[in-house]
Amino acid sequence: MSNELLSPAEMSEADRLTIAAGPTDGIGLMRRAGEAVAAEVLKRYPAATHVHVLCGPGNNGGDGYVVARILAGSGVVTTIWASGTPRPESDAALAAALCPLKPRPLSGFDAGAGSIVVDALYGAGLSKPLSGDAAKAVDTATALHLPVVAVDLPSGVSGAGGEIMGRAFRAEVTVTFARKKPGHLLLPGRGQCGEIVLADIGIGDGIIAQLTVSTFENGPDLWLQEFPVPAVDAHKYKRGHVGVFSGGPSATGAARLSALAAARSGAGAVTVLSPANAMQVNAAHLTSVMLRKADDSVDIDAFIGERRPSAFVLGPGFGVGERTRKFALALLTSGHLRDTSTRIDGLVFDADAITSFREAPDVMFEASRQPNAPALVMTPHDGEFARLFPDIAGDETLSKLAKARAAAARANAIVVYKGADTVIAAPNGRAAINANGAPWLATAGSGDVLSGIVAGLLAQGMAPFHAACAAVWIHAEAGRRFGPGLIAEDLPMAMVPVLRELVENQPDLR
Ligand SMILES: NC(=O)C1=CN([C@@H]2O[C@H](COP(=O)(O)OP(=O)(O)OC[C@H]3O[C@@H](n4cnc5c(N)ncnc54)[C@H](OP(=O)(O)O)[C@@H]3O)[C@@H](O)[C@H]2O)[C@@H](O)CC1
Ligand SMILES: [K+]
Repeated sequence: MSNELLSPAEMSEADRLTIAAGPTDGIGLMRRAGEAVAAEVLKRYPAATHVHVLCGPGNNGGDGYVVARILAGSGVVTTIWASGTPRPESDAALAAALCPLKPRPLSGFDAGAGSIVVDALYGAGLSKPLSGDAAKAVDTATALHLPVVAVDLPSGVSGAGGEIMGRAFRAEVTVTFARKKPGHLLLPGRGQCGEIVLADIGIGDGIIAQLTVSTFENGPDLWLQEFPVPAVDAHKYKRGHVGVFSGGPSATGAARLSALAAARSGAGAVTVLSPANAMQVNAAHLTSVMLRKADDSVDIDAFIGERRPSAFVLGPGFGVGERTRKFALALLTSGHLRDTSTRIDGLVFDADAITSFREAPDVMFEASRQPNAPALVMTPHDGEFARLFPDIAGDETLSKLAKARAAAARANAIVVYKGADTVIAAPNGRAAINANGAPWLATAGSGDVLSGIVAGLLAQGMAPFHAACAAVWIHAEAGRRFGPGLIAEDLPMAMVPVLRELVENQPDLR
């Protein structure tokens, strides 16, 4: 698997383990890193008149000295602008000593038209906001519209969380090593990286396997093995049954979008659970999706007992308030009433089901912590996240990744923290960052569809973390491929070619 995302600490551990295992040493890794960057510069900018390599005092700068040596040796006009000097006897000092070019101080950095910048100021070791000469260099490169090739990360972008510290370069290409880092995928960092090139510098898969990595780039590699494909003798109820709660007569559309998405994602049966006064409106719009009255917890219990649903969606269009809390708690506590044959595999709480607990989130968290509670997946956007986890949301020291993890642990739920850089986190600390989205997905009802896909996959027996990851990826992929003009109604149909490819690529079916 190469979808692991390494924190700066994990990357430095990978570095250490590789050197300890031999035969590659520190300068060997640095040489390969510099060679990979120089190769990208030569390949992408063959007409560059002048390459300016900005070198910091650490190993990121060390990579820069290697790049400068190779470019100069290839006949490219190259200037090094250095900030500080490498620590004596460090790998960076050795790389600087092997480079025949005399560095100029970064304070004087200037460049003419047609120049390229290689940003090797700070990478994994960024420890404070960019200021002084480094900040001025960012401004100069930006003002002159110079193409920037970043080494490992654009300087100023945190590798751990994607935050911009003070200022950051906006690169056309970022060459990183061994594995991507969370900061390459989380916003705003992702927007500063340009195209990301992953270079092999000799840190083997075996080394990565020795780390206990818990952060991944979301994609089929993470969950395809588990993706549900109906057996030859599939019966509709063996493919799972999803219940979706509808709002009142003037708020039924969200539930139907969710229901349709659950059906398209492969659930064998889907029922919209409607208040009595909205039955007619729902009936007028449903065909293959079933309809049943659910006005209170007695109705819910009867439905569970008779129809054995395996997953529910609560929230889209449902309304905020006491009734929503009651329904949510009835679902969360339904487990102890039943034997295992009628156990619910999972619940998806979205929108109003989240907001309804803003005054007393602990009531929900407590219920989801009970031993018989069904697995819970929550899908908050920024506003909903802040309602349920105000202290976590307001903690400026935490990245989106850290916030999602903290929320998942507190709520004992899979938290799908939505946005252009959706993070999916599990209570055990596993997390995935999604990067295949597109702005077309920011449209009314899009989240209702996502909830339905999660429930559809849960109902088919997919483990909750993987169900949530797969749903986010499929939803994003469908939206990205559809492109301009997308509305939420299009998404269930737009999923079909994506699902087809997943099924055709399923390892067991090949
Ligand atoms: N690990 C690996 O496998 C491999 C890693 N490799 C490369 O090493 C890079 C990591 O190197 P690194 O750890 O030396 O950190 P790096 O980014 O050079 O910065 C540290 C220096 O900068 C300083 N400093 C930081 N922020 C600052 C600021 N805002 N303003 C001013 N100063 C600031 C900081 O100062 P301090 O925090 O100590 O005060 C320290 O002196 C990695 O990104 C990759 O390119 C490759 O060679 C191949 C193998
Ligand atoms: K850099």
